[in-house]
Amino acid sequence: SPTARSITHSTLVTRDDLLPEYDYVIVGGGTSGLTVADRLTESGKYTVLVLERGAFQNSSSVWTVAGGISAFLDPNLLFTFQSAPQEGLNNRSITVMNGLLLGGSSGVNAMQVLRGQQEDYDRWGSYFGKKSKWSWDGLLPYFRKAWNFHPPTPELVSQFDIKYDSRYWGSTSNVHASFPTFLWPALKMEMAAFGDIPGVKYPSDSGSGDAGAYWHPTSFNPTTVTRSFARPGHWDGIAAARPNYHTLTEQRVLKVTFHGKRAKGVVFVPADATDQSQARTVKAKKEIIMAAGTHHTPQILQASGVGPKKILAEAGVPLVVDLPGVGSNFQDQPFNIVPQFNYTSFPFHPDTSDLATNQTFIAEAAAKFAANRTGPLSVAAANCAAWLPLRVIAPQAWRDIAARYEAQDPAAYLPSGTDRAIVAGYRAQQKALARAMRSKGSATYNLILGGASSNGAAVYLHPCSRGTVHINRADPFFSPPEVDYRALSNPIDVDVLLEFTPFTRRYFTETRLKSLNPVELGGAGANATRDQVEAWLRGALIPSSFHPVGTAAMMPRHLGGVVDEKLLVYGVKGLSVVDASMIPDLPGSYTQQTVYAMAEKAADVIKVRA
Ligand SMILES: Cc1cc2nc3c(=O)[nH]c(=O)nc-3n(C[C@H](O)[C@H](O)[C@H](O)COP(=O)(O)OP(=O)(O)OC[C@H]3O[C@@H](n4cnc5c(N)ncnc54)[C@H](O)[C@@H]3O)c2cc1C
Repeated sequence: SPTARSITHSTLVTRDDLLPEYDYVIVGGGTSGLTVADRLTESGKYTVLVLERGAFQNSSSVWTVAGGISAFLDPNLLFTFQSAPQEGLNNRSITVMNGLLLGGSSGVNAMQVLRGQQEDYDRWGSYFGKKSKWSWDGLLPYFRKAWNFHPPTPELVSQFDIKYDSRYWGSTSNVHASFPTFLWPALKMEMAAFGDIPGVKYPSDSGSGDAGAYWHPTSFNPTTVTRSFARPGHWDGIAAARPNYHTLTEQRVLKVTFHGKRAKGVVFVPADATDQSQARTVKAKKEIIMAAGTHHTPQILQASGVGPKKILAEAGVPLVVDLPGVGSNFQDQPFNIVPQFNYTSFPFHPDTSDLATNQTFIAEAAAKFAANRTGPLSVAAANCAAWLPLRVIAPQAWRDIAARYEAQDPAAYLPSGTDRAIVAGYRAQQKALARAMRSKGSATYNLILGGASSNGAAVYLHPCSRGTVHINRADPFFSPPEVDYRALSNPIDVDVLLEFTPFTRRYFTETRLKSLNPVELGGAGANATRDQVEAWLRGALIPSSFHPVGTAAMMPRHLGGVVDEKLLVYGVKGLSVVDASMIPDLPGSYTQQTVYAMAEKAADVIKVRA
């Protein structure tokens, strides 16, 4: 069984085994942290310590592929806390969540492997100018390095008209992107129905960097059909074979220490500590690498004196460098934003409901999986979806929305008193994102297809609102960070989202899907006014689909950035960021594939200056 894999715990050091100093100390053993640690230790030239707050976890909920959410349902694997009340959402608070285990969020995510559009990656580089290597061309080799692609079976390819092109993928990584051996029959028609809508394209591969409707792999190992994540991909067996690689789990990093402006070490306590009595320091000769994720990297930086002067003063944290961008520019992708559509004539069998209630089907699926790890239990959350440009989903409104967004005063909807550099950075994003709104190559609307008789899960890919993540000023070290999505604070988000409902209705009721007699449920109702839809959105929208980015953005310092193109934190020496917090604005996709690729590139960038 996958849970009985022989994994040696000897690679986990104890507090007593620690060296006083390593070349690199990596804060956070998650998706990016373990990727970078693997690459930095492979030559044997450098010593590396990974400090991870979560534990080494090996329960079946980590490994299970079927359904895609068994890890997400296991509270032992998650760190959760409440966001600030959201003014734009009737003052609701939202549960903030990320992976808390060796392997980080890659160990709990829904395993959907998706790449953004070429324009996303080019946009990030554009903040530095035309020559930046943070671009689609600059990242494509790292997408290949990061992922080992296993194509769908020829049977599924012909049965479902799946398009794929292995040239966008690699074959060497221990992180796997695989297709299940079974797909729900209704998906074929649902995919084809997008062809009934003018402007929707079918790209040659999910990794081609185009907008459109496509099939995509999921992150599991095709041999064992168990979750593939950063720990089996970049740690199991690897750390054991490298004496220069130490990993210490269940330790919480509180802060980075400095000699002058040079980052020298990190202070950490056991994960369950509630005060600093057991605090220890470990030093880094070359660099401290932040990989604690979008919510915690800014918390640790601010608690270390790297952040907005005013907040640090209020928290009583001595200032090392005034860097207003730390914790600003926070973004995530909202969901629960369209009504549901239930088909009342549904000729497809089996469908997902069989896996929930049909005991014969459940027993057959279990037997098939036990026999050769095939069948419905090799399906994670989803394997096809549409990623559509604003101009496709809102053919009447997109020009006007983009023009109004571009004309906005950039400071108007940021928190009052926002630093000028951050306003300037938002202005740069606003121009670039207005271009994306007009582009055929940039997706803003995502509809996930389930192959079930009930459908309607959409994600808003490029919200215009910007939130914040700050230390708790009364308790910077031990309280969770204060996460404020500021959802719907920019009214353009409401304008865009108001287009999502009619488009979703159009997809279900005006394409070939009409023959399935879909009935609209939830939402504000089929005859609702725009005001009623907006009121429904404010009551229903969840501002996170677990794709947080942006709180230590890779942007020029005069644009509110926190790290430069070499991922070094401005104003100090020996401190870098490699996790999703460095992504300047959201890609038109979910984030794990991009995080792995950026971490691969980050490792090369760090090695160059070693
Ligand atoms: C529930 C869920 C579902 C998702 N589904 C998908 C999906 O289907 N497809 C997709 O593309 N993306 C998905 N994502 C997003 C994707 O997994 C993340 O973008 C990515 O894993 C982030 O990687 P990271 O390295 O930035 O952070 P993480 O992988 O979260 O790593 C951060 C690590 O730092 C540790 N840490 C935090 N604070 C401290 C501290 N003080 N001291 C020491 N260690 C610390 C954490 O425990 C964690 O292990 C999902 C995420 C979640 C949470």
